[in-house]
Amino acid sequence: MMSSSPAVSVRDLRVVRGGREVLHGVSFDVPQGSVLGLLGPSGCGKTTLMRALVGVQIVAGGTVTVLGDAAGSRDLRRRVGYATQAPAVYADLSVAENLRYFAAVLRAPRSDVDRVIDEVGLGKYRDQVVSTLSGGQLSRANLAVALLGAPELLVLDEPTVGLDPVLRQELWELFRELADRGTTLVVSSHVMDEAGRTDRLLLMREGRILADGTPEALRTRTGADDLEEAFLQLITERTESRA
Ligand SMILES: Nc1ncnc2c1ncn2[C@@H]1O[C@H](COP(=O)(O)OP(=O)(O)OP(=O)(O)O)[C@@H](O)[C@H]1O
Repeated sequence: MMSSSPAVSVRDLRVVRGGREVLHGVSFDVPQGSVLGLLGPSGCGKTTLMRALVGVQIVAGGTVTVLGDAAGSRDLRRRVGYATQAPAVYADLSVAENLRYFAAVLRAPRSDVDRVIDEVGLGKYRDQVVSTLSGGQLSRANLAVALLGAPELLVLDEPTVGLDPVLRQELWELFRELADRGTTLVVSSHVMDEAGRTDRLLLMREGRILADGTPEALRTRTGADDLEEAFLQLITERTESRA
């Protein structure tokens, strides 16, 4: 469901990491109940931007407003779910034990444990110890933690890495269902075919937004058939305009 005030509003965000500016004045909005895809080459600043959205990144300038509050505000803790690329689950606990533990920490209802296990398709593995899961199962267990408490904003850093095409499709269907129920999602990916499943795309390069629009608008703007080609074309345009 779309609403007039955006779930996320970022203005002129600048971030310095390791003494170097890695985000150079980024601005964008994410409407409520939509899926924003964050795409761009390795090192372009996707993770840094996501860290700023969840309020764990020191920022050098600009504003990040999430669900009406400054990113990182105490009140946002249970309203925002974040899945990092590095799994945050405990290796020596089972999937269900991990989720019961995190549900208690987040004060999410106990019934959420079964719901999120089901949503990420880990029913068969619920009692398996995390250290024995496959890479794809592990990343789904990590994603399940972010779904606990049904947060209004989900920030997911490359949630489909290491998953086969069928599982990737299932997860994107889940993201769509969540958005249809009003959840806002910010999802990063390296995979261009996933970009077509988003409502809006931010194409990033070297700490800047190269393009911000619907997948369709990006294809039209560049005249490219697929998004990979559109992205390459935008990079060429930008490089030529700087030359
Ligand atoms: N802890 C850090 N200290 C110094 N520089 C960092 C740190 N973390 C990231 N950077 C730098 O910040 C820039 C953006 O990194 P970031 O992790 O946000 O990129 P990314 O787009 O998420 O990359 P990937 O797709 O590979 O995960 C990179 O140049 C990276 O080298």
